[in-house]
Amino acid sequence: MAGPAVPLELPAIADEPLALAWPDDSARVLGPLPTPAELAERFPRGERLRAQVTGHRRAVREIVDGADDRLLVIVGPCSVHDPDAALQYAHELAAAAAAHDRDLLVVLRAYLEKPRTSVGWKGLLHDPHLAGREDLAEGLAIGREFLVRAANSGLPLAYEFVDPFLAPYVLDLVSWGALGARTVASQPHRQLASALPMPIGMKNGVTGDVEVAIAAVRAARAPHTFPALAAGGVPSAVVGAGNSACHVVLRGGARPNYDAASVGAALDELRAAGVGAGVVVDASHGNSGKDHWRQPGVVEDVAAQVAAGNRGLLGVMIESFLEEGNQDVAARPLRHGVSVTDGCLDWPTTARCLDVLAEAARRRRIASVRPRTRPVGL
Ligand SMILES: O=C[C@H](O)[C@H](O)COP(=O)(O)O
Ligand SMILES: C=C(OP(=O)(O)O)C(=O)O
Repeated sequence: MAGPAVPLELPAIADEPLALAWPDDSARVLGPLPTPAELAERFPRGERLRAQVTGHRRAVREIVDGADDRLLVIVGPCSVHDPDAALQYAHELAAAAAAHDRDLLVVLRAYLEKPRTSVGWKGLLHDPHLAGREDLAEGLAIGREFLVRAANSGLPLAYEFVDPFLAPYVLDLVSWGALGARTVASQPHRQLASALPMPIGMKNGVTGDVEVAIAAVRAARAPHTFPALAAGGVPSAVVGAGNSACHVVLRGGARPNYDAASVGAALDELRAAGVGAGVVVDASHGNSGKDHWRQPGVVEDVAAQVAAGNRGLLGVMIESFLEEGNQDVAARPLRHGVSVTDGCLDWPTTARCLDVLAEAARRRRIASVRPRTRPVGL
């Protein structure tokens, strides 16, 4: 039998409410952040961008649902570290996107948070001055201002939701979202995805496990209740209705998985699980062994599968910036337009990849309307 209840000895916290949540011996409270509403008021989306984002999300969803036969191309820097250079890139990309509009829906990677395998620069929101020092308040302001300016290029924006807490600060500007290979198994991330108003790509796991991505799609398609900040900053219980436009992104792992056999196997698994019939292929990461020069080869292979009529291929992701390669985030001076995280393709090579993908989408369209057998009597 249990003895008498031992009274809990609580420290005197009445006038130090933070001490209960974040005791000084293990954490330090740096200071308050703006609420999502305060940040949005400072860098508003405005009516024109609201309508633009709504239209872009619908367009992405139509590709995911198979109602639009264009290819979705999510392309841009691994991370945004220099907003001016990223906007210069967006300007080039917007012109190419307009030229390929009939065949491709081009979405700009506008990634402001980076998931790290262990430690490293965590992105513009965390360390906007690349100074090796956290400044979330400044990062949120610089990051949101960038997203508004990038959206003004007319391009849809892609974003990896790394920290669920930060999502309400940026999500109104995002038209395609991702859960990355390092967070796709996380319940808080899947709950967030269930409440997000844009299609979400679920990456396969870092080792190449596709099942974890399929499980994430299933989880995010269901409704969930979870804790999150409301716009005004009040911690709230939020109900996600379930996101029907979630899909799998094949990014490779221990070995690549962009080849026809791997794509076919993933599509079979998706159909068996009853969660859609399409995948996006990431040409970078595990599919390029982190060698950016292997991305065009992946793009060529996927384009050949598309041109051969594979309707299960929804699109491609490419890591690309103004200049090829990458550099150490601590290097000074930093080279303009060069990634500080994963290596990227340069702009001319990227433009050729877009041409290849547009041609593949056209050939798939022609193949789908061409009669398969000669009509009787001719
Ligand atoms: O996409 C970028 C990186 O692959 C990801 O952030 C992990 O990087 P890391 O393994 O260098 O930490
Ligand atoms: C981190 C990324 O990818 P992954 O989760 O596939 O490693 C990314 O796309 O930036």
